[in-house]
Amino acid sequence: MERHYVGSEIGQLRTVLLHRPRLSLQRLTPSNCQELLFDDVLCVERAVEEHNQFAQLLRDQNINVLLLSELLTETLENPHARKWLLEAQLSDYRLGPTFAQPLREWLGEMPADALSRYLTGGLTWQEIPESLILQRITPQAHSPFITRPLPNHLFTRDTSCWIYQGVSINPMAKAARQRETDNLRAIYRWHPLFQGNHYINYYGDEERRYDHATLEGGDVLVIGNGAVLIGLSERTTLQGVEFLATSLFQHHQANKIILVELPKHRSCMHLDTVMTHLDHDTFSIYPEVIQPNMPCWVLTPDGQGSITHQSPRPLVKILEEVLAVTEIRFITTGGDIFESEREQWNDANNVLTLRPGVVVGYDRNLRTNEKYDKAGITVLTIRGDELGRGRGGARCMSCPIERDGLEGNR
Ligand SMILES: NC(=[NH2+])NCCC[C@H](N)C(=O)O
Repeated sequence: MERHYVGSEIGQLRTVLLHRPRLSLQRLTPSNCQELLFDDVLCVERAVEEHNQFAQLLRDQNINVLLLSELLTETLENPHARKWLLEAQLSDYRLGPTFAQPLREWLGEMPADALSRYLTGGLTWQEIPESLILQRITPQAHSPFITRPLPNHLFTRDTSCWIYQGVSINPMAKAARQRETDNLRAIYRWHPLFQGNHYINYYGDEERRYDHATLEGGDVLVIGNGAVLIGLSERTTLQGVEFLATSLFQHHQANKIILVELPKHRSCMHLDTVMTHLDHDTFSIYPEVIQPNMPCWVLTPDGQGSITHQSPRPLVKILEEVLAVTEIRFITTGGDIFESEREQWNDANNVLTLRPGVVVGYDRNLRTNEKYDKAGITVLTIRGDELGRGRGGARCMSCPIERDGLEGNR
């Protein structure tokens, strides 16, 4: 049976979920990219090449790489999954019953790989038969899309995140990303890889409106030793964290949630854009946003199935305690104030740790990579000139599903 467990941020990475987008990126244009949370349009061929290079680097390090489109295609072979997902993504409420029903029937007949492509890449009016268009009561379409593309599936870190022995399937904050969660729910509910009771579903897999209780994996750092560091960001709210924390405590998977308050800005939309864990005692931080002494709240179990909190203490003290190290090293973004702002924007701090002291990052972040190198951290570089336009680096483009704990235990 598969072992799904993420014991830390830095232990040996064993299995990771990536998404190599194509159709969704082909559909990004100057007029829709901002709304779809990209800062520019991309050269798609090069983006795909960069992504292949990233996946290959991980495979060369003996890491098992799963691809979201493949899992989704396999999931859609199951008729229950197919029916559920079509209803979730193309509901009567979204499209109106007179059009939605025949559209779902038409899509329902499609081979799984073609359907998977539309469910991630979006569906346009031009792609459906004329006879279906005629079934619409109002024929005037204001957008080329029936369903918009989901280019941010690229950032698999955010939509679901594994914490110790379970997963949170996250209610996303931005409308442009909310349908990603449906695809992930279908995968976790029906794909053979995730069948059985070997992991916990902490949060986010219910048929409800999560309203303000949103949470995204880029804000969640699995520190190890029962601690989780969570950013209260533009995307992750205290409401969302309360639910996740309660579930983690009730399942005895964590005993400390450390909260880092972040400015609500796009440049630091998630905690992992300004802080990542590189080695047992080493973190990368963007000092404009993260200071070692910033006061942080800690949530703990109250002993009766709920949560309580301790008064704020300096981040560095809490980390030293939970990691049981005498001194934490913080490596700040490299260069002068201009260079470091530019490198942070290009995800210099958003590296993916493969094992203690070995990380993957974009080659363009020269100053920061130099500092990592001097500090004894090995940076395996990838090109990200195109991928980076989506505002995410190696950490956000990966969702670890199997990773050792701090002691190397699995
Ligand atoms: N974990 C992360 N830092 N993810 C980056 C996500 C970027 C994506 N374009 C968004 O705005 O949602």
